Amino acid sequence: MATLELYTKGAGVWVPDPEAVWVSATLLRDYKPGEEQLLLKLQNGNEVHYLVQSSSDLPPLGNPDILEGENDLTALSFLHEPAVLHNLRVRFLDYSSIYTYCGIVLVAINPYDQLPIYGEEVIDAYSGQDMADMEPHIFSVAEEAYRTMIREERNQSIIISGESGSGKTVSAKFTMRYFAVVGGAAQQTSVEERVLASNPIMESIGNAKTTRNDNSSRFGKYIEIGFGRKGDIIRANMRTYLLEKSRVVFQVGFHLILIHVNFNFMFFILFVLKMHFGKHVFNLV
Ligand SMILES: Nc1ncnc2c1ncn2[C@@H]1O[C@H](COP(=O)(O)OP(=O)(O)OP(=O)(O)O)[C@@H](O)[C@H]1O
Repeated sequence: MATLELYTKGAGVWVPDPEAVWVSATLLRDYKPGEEQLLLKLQNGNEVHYLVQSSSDLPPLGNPDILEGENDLTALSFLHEPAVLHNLRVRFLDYSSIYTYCGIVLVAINPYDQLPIYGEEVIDAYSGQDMADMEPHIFSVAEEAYRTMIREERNQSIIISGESGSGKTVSAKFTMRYFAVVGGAAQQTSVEERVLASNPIMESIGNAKTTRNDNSSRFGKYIEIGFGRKGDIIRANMRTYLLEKSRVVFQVGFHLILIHVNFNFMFFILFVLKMHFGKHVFNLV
């Protein structure tokens, strides 16, 4: 929580805006405890009086310019909703970066565009590197999990969550691809290829078009990937759960028939990739 002494002339703050959600503003004079308004200059040049009935009404403080576009949200001096949204926006628009760390969590923005950041040369660049030394990327999370599994001989799990259409399925596919490339495949047809090849079948049964995603998974997936002692992929197993049964219209034997309709339904889907190493069972979160 920011202290009152920081609300001095020239300090940056964020004020709620009905259209832009938050807009930045600058204090035109010092705030003294007990005062009932702040004099602000908005980014469009307008001067406004901002009502402050108590110190809890003070607007969130802006971060120093030097922290603009930080690749780890935990490095920000002030961490609140406008600071997070602004930083993600700056990284997306000015740095063309869809990924940002928040400690060990990776925040991803769906670019809805094919970006040239998933090639084998990028996988090679992330392979063997420390997460902290590399720009945020889904590959840095995969690498961290993979190395920790090898080093500590413990299962690792990666949890991918987000709202419908945010890119969870795509992220899970890139993660599996990373493991396949850095670990190598034990058989001629890689396990990754076979897991990915099973997707159209799973999706034909469990996916539907919604207002948020043309190909929305209406079920969760739990994918286990087994690794050999050399770190190569030797097996994979996929379990499904939380199928959206409201779409089932009738049942024939063991086949569930689903209707594919436009349906605006918020559904939280969780993908868990679990990695097994040798005989041991490991969890990668
Ligand atoms: N990293 C990415 N790069 C390019 N396009 C992406 C990326 N992530 C997602 N997309 C696009 O967004 C669409 C929706 O992504 P995806 O199906 O992974 O969402 P989801 O979170 O799994 O959604 P749901 O929960 O509805 O199944 C994809 O079909 C793809 O077009």
